[in-house]
Amino acid sequence: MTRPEITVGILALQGAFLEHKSHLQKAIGRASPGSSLDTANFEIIEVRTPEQLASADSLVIPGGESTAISLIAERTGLLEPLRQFVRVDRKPVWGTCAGLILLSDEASKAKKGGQELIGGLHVRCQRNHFGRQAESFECNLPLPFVGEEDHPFKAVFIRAPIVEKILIGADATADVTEGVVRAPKMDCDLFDRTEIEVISSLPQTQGKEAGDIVAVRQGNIFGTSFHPELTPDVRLHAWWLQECVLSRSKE
Ligand SMILES: NC(=O)CC[C@H](N)C(=O)O
Repeated sequence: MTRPEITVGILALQGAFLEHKSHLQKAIGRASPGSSLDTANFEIIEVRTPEQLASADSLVIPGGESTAISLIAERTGLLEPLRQFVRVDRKPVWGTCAGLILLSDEASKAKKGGQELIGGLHVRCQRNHFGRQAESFECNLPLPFVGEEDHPFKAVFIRAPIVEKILIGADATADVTEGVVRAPKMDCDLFDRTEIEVISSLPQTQGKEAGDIVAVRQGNIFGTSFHPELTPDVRLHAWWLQECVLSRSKE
């Protein structure tokens, strides 16, 4: 019996898409024999066209430069299909760093006129929260759900955003703030009251204020401020495939 294939796409317009591809392949290759990750039949593809996106069951949007990714997506006719994929079809999506910015309904410190958002995550993220490239840092992030609690997850933050506001609630649209770019509203949003889970906040580290939200999940949309594909650790990729891609594809 051939197992059904699950196609995992990686948006490959700009940024760290090759690193995500290799992490997903390693996470699958290292799955314990007989586990659902091991026995599933995955295909990992790079996505550059609407046709490739249509063949994907789930998608990773990598870190890089969100303005560049959104510009290329617009020019290649991918922006609207991406909005459809995430917000209407609600297929599992994971955005890291620039990917998190693109998936947010609102972004502050964003380039007005130079930045289109895909939207879907009812949050406002703040771009470049920690400052410039030189202010990049690494820290041990508590992510107990990836297993091995005594083996902390090293998170790499490069000109990273944070989630500065959760937008579900009474004041979601009341607050019109300068310097904020918004994803266009879609009819499907009216019915969406899926809770946002805060998955991880920054611990006290290197003089940074503790508590900044750096990982969130809202239904099928998962977003992280950091770059899990830039360390050798593949646990978060394995978790995403297991919890967000495989469990959803069974529904
Ligand atoms: N490492 C990253 O993805 C950086 C994101 C970048 N600051 C942006 O706004 O797109």
